Amino acid sequence: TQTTRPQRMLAAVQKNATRGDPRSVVKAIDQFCRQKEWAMNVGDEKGCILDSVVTEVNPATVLELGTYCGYSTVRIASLLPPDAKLITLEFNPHNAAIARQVIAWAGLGDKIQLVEGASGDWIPKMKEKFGIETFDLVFLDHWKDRYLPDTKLMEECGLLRKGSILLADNVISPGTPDYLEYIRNSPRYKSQYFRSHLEYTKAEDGLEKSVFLG
Ligand SMILES: O=C(NC/C=C/[C@H]1O[C@@H](n2ccc(=O)cc2)[C@H](O)[C@@H]1O)c1cc([N+](=O)[O-])cc(O)c1O
Ligand SMILES: [Mg+2]
Repeated sequence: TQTTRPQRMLAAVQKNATRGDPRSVVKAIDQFCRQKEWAMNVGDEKGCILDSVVTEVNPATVLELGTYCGYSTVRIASLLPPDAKLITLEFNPHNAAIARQVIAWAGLGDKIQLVEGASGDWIPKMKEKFGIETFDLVFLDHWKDRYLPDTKLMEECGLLRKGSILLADNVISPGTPDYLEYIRNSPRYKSQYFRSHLEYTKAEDGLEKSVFLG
């Protein structure tokens, strides 16, 4: 029977990456997406920008919205300090099942908590369920029309502190116009656009990095 693209991506990881070596998992997925099938991972070019932000912030707590197959989850977690925690939200059970196996192959299971469900349902539960006070870094890469409502929800739930960083993928392609308009005009954020390309293509895209000012 027909396999799915996430299943074929996982197969490529299990074939070409070394167990316990997160960077080889990242490389195997990028190779699969360049040589075999495009997929909506943040990718190698924007991934380098993501790496530099993660390294600079050196976060103890990270929230990722939109796990998909776990590419950016593994990429971020591979750079975290020893006791740091990454919580990643995935709505689609099939994607979650694939991501769990990608994360396991990378050997990062103890740093990553994958939670299945909708961001709107889980964001208000972060404190009670996971003992999270605030997030040092949030990576937004889920449904583009959820970036703005979820950012407002994180503010309302007190999950952002002075200095928390929001890093948003796809602000140009596919685009998140309402989020960009809000975050760039809000006195509560200082934003910076990192111009790049849509993963594995020549189209423009970029990451918007925003510091919450409290
Ligand atoms: O549409 C895009 N991303 C949507 C991602 C959605 C992912 O987030 C999950 N989720 C998790 C929690 C939720 O609450 C909701 C969804 C969904 O189950 C899915 O796994 C996209 C599209 C392009 N593109 O070129 O077309 C490029 C990109 O880089 C993209 O990120
Ligand atoms: Mg994306």
